Amino acid sequence: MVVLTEIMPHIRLSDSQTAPYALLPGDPARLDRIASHLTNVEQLAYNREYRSIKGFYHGVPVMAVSTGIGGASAAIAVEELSRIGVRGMIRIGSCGALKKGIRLGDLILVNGAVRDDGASSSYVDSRYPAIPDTGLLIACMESARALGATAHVGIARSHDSFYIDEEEKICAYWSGKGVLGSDMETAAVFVTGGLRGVKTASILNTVVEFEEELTEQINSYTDGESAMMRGEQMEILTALEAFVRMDQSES
Ligand SMILES: O=P(O)(O)O[C@H]1O[C@H](CO)[C@@H](O)[C@H]1O
Ligand SMILES: O=c1cc[nH]c(=O)[nH]1
Repeated sequence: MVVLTEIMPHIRLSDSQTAPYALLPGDPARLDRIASHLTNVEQLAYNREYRSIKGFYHGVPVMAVSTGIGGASAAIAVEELSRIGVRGMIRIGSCGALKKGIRLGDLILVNGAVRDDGASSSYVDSRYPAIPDTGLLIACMESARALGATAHVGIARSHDSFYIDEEEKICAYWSGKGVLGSDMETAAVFVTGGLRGVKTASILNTVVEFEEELTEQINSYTDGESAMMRGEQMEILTALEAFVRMDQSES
């Protein structure tokens, strides 16, 4: 008997292609850098913003699926991946810092997100918290420490646009409340993951510093490009090592 498995409409994957863990970058191009850390890499699908690969990291099967820009497409990815059996998902994204002293390439391990996006609001009342799975966050913290990454643990703000008239004022407001950085997908990933029983975490690589003094900016930008690339490598490795820890703790 031939068993037909359902292909998800956006990610174009079925449960025959799945893995228990998935990295969720926004940018499809980031998959090539992820692939260099995996063995037996298979290209799976590429539909719209959703590009996917599968491979192994220290024997643990892992997928990477890009989610594009914004909470709406990230929520679709979490939904469809959970339907094909993915149990742990870590967003590996880029962010702008909202706190002085967070440098290019520093990581933010997000322990909660301000829900300034539309996607998470369409799911559930805004009093529902956008938080990661505690165990997976701890695994990310332990992995970052073991790798020697510069990592800050704290709150991110997820938004829907860079280009609104009040952008600067809004960033200053949330900076004043102790928020560390801004991205566009973390809140949607946390809320949909929480509602669907998926363990999620989010690791953000700083690509824009916050209101640094000019001399500090000049010093950091001389080495800016390579610092950001190192940050991206570090977030990928931190997430992969966290999945190994999750796999060990569950077996
Ligand atoms: O680098 P990624 O993961 O795409 O993340 C950030 O970059 C994009 C904006 O430039 C948004 O998706 C934002 O969240
Ligand atoms: O400043 C930034 C950089 C990346 N992503 C954001 O959401 N903001």
